[in-house]
Amino acid sequence: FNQGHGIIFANGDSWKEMRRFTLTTLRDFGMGKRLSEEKIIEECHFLIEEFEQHKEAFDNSIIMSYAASNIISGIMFGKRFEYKDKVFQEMIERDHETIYMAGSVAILFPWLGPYLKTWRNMMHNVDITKQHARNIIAELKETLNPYVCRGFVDVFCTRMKNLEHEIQKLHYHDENLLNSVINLFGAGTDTTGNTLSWGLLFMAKYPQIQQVQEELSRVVGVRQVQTEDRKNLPFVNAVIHETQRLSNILPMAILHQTSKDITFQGYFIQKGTAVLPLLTSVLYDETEWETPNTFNPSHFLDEEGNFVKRDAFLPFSAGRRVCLGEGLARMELFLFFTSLLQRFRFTPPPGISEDELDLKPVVGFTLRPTPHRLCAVRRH
Ligand code: HEM
Repeated sequence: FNQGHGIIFANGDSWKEMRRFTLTTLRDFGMGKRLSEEKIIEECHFLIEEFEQHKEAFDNSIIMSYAASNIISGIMFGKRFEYKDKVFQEMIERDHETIYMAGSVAILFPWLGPYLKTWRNMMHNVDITKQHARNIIAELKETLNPYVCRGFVDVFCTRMKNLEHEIQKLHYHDENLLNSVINLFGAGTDTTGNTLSWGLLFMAKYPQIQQVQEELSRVVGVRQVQTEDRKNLPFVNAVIHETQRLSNILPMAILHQTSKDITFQGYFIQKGTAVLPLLTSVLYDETEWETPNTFNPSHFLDEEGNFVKRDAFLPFSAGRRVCLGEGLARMELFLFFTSLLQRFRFTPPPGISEDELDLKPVVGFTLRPTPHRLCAVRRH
């Protein structure tokens, strides 16, 4: 894919350095804190404006990805894109397509890969995405100002310029920058966007769960929801967790490789063996969840209606490779979801019943909802 550069497909010292650098930089730019909260709230306004323009049923999935993408773009490039921007639209659609193709047989059995059309198409897509990212990075490099730091790319470029130790020069180079940017853009867009789209689909399918709105009206009213409201919104919180559990967006997490011979639960696994952590096995575990195959927010509520954490809730995976954007993603899911539900009720298009809304996913590298349309009906 990218010869081990960047974060997702990197290993060893380079991965360690890039992961550490990315986490520190994301935190400096407010991941999980006030700064990203402000960015997300600003984006909520654009999202609501966009939803309001649709007087009839529409497919919200690509719009949700635009919103999610603008958050990670803001952190990386210091700017958001207009939803009408053709280049931005193409970037997201290409990303969608690449992630879909990445789940196909050609990728899961890579030795067949080069002979298959899907593989060639995907690599073609990756090349165009790289070129777009190169253009954005080049523009940022040209306008780099040591006194104004716009985002991740500026921090990386400044570090590249100022490196003194040979050992660091090994890691801070253009290929690592390019691939980290592509990884963050891809990881930060599709996952969050699709989860939000699943959330709205569940709302339309199970109108009784729009009890979310009753809780929002009672606790928050019409003012802007803030992250700190979450602790007073146990039902909303449970619905978001249940959405993540049931939508099972990354069923196989990301392909890894054992770095040494190991015996795990009595099985010997040789160094270099490909390992796929099957998140489905824990998110749908019959011994952990009362009704593993149905949407049931009570999985995250006690008898008094308080929110309860569950150990088997692992949509971000676990361990050293756990999702690096978890804090940001959780904040986005909460603020986008609540801001939309404060203003809109989601229903199937006229003539279609709730039962007819299809929950079968489109299977790619991620599980996304089958293309569908919903009405966003203004509540006030
Ligand atoms: C609902 C949203 C999200 C979900 C469900 C999710 C889930 C995951 C999962 C399951 C992994 C693989 C962990 C493993 O390999 O075992 C992962 C990795 C990763 N995620 Fe996320 N993610 C989300 C949002 C984000 C966001 C917003 C970002 C951007 C900051 C992000 C950045 C990454 C990166 C860079 C990795 C690779 C980490 C590494 O290999 O060290 N993710 N994510």
